[in-house]
Amino acid sequence: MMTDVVDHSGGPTRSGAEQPSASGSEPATAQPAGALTGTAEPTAAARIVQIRERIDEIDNALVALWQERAALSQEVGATRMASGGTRLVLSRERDILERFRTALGADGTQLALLLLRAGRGPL
Ligand SMILES: C=C(O[C@@H]1C=C(C(=O)O)C=C[C@H]1O)C(=O)O
Repeated sequence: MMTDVVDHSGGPTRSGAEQPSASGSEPATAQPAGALTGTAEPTAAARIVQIRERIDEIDNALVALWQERAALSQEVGATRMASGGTRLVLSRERDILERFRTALGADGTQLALLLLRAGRGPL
């Protein structure tokens, strides 16, 4: 796994210095050949650009699904509490955790924990 180019900022936005210029495709500051894709070899660079387009599509879909899931989960909780029920149903959460662990292993468990947290908000 490549670990040499990682943004650790964790925030929802990037700093202005990393943004493309207003003109569009040119970076704000001069970059050495291969800096954007990580290689100066043109065929590899073109393929990386192509793959990144799909990665960006997938990431956008993941964000949208994440937000939809959180909203639905919050609606279930509100509906249940308004009817005198519990905020959480731990047996259901265990089933979800197990489904993700079966599909993705230990990372699946962590992902499911984050999904469940996004849906319930702060306890
Ligand atoms: C959404 C629900 O409510 C809570 C949130 C869950 C979730 O985000 O998947 C699962 C179980 C409940 O603790 C539900 O019961 O389905």
